[in-house]
Amino acid sequence: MPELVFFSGTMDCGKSTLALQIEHNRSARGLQSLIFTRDDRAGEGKLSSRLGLVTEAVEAAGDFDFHAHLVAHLSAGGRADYVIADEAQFLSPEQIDQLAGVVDELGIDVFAFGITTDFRGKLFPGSQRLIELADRVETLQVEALCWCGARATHNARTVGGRMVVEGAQVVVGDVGLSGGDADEVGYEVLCRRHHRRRTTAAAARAAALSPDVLPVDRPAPEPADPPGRAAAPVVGGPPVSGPNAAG
Ligand SMILES: Nc1ncnc2c1ncn2[C@@H]1O[C@H](COP(=O)(O)OP(=O)(O)O)[C@@H](O)[C@H]1O
Ligand SMILES: Cc1cn([C@H]2C[C@H](O)[C@@H](COP(=O)(O)O)O2)c(=O)[nH]c1=O
Repeated sequence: MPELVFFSGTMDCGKSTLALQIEHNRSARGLQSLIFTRDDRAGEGKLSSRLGLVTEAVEAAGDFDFHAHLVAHLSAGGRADYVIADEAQFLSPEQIDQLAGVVDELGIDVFAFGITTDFRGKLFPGSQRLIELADRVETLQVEALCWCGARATHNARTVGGRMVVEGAQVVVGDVGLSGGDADEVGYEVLCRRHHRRRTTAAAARAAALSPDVLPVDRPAPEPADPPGRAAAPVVGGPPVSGPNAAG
């Protein structure tokens, strides 16, 4: 049975890399794809991975109709064994419905890749529709990590290095920017705790260096603490010792 599959995760967790790997493995066995993307960082009509791989793709703008495109392609004698749609969070709910129609009416597998939530932790409309319609939602196995070592589950936006919670939902950008420029928009993946507290790596570092502020993450003392044993401060800025370190 053909399927609509939504591969989701935070920014920088390997979604585009997986899309390229799926494409590579299937084309090696003679299967033919149609590849779509929208607003990739590498530019129009590109599907790019931070590992350096990039492939040509059809740019699916706001008025693009996936179902009509596939019907026209097949009617003209073209072949499509499966469809890849990257940056699927940017698609409209109507376009996700069209992708479901490609699966159900044309019998073609559709693999969509995207982040679920925006910088405020709110669902993108396209991702919401994918969660509603997909046969399967797959969370990527390579975890992106918060600076504290916990699994990153949220995407933070920074402007001039500071986390913001106001602004347009769509601003194309990347993780790992310096934040030196006051207007520079960047992104950072965080665990929920640090997203809620707006504690980016830079904020944690600044808090750890400042003698004037209390640690923002000091846990409540455990009742079983022996007298005289202070709770360990956990704000030390990145990096920390391991993936299970408390944040
Ligand atoms: N220099 C590197 N060496 C090894 N792996 C890297 C390197 N740079 C990026 N990666 C891997 O690529 C992943 C990002 O892949 P990408 O497909 O661009 O992510 P996404 O599409 O989810 O934003 C990172 O999580 C990391 O695992
Ligand atoms: C959180 C968030 C992200 N974006 C943009 C930033 C990037 O251009 C893409 C995500 O790409 P990736 O391959 O998954 O890294 O989405 C945005 O526009 N708005 C947001 O809130």
